[in-house]
Amino acid sequence: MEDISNVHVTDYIPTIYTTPATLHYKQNNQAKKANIFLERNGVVIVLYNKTKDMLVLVKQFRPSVFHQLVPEAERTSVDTNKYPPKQAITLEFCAGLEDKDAPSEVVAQEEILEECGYQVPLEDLEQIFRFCNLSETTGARSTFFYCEVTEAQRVSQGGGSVEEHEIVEVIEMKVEDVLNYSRQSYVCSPMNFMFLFNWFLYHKYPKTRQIA
Ligand SMILES: Nc1ncnc2c1ncn2[C@@H]1O[C@H](COP(=O)(O)OP(=O)(O)O[C@H]2O[C@H](CO)[C@@H](O)[C@H](O)[C@H]2O)[C@@H](O)[C@H]1O
Repeated sequence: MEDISNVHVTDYIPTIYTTPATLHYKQNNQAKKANIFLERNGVVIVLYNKTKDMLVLVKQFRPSVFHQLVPEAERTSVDTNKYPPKQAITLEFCAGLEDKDAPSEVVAQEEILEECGYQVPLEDLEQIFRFCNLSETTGARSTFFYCEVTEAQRVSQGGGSVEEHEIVEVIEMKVEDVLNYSRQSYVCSPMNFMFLFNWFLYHKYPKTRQIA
């Protein structure tokens, strides 16, 4: 996963994932415009292995995090000795984009299988909230689920979609270890990681009081 080379930044090349646009509007009769990114909605799943009493998380290299580490003047050709790519490997809950015309539950079910290797029935997915990601540039929506699994539901190693050449490492962590991880001065995880972990501690984890 850390074998990243030939890193350089170019102008934007359109793909199916994001579309930059300028949105024009009038507010109180004043013409305004905003630069936005049209992005797909997504799902994120807090996955808890009851058999092992562990949270199932994923690690992956995130190009956007890496990009942020490198000063603008050095992005034409990035020195990966100076800026080690492993610094951009994030720890996240299982997640994915809603890239097909299917309910969020179905997308979540597929991501759990693809990334983490567990086959779960749809009725085991508990929708916990749905949020607007909301920054000035995106208003895409995330739907969050909670799902408990057992070892018997593990049908593969996970690791991500082969067709998409996805490279995902499945990491199972004791809740205490996630708590220690989340107390570092810099947490290399998306912001939703913290609120989902806290939600889990508060609402689901039976031993919350013992580890607080
Ligand atoms: N911008 C992009 N440019 C090029 N290729 C891309 C891309 N976005 C996705 N891909 C490709 O699509 C593959 C599959 O993506 P997934 O649907 O599994 O979402 P991911 O886990 O990246 O999280 C995604 O969905 C979750 C839930 O919304 C978000 O939190 C997270 O930021 C988001 O990447 C990736 O491995 C990559 O190859």
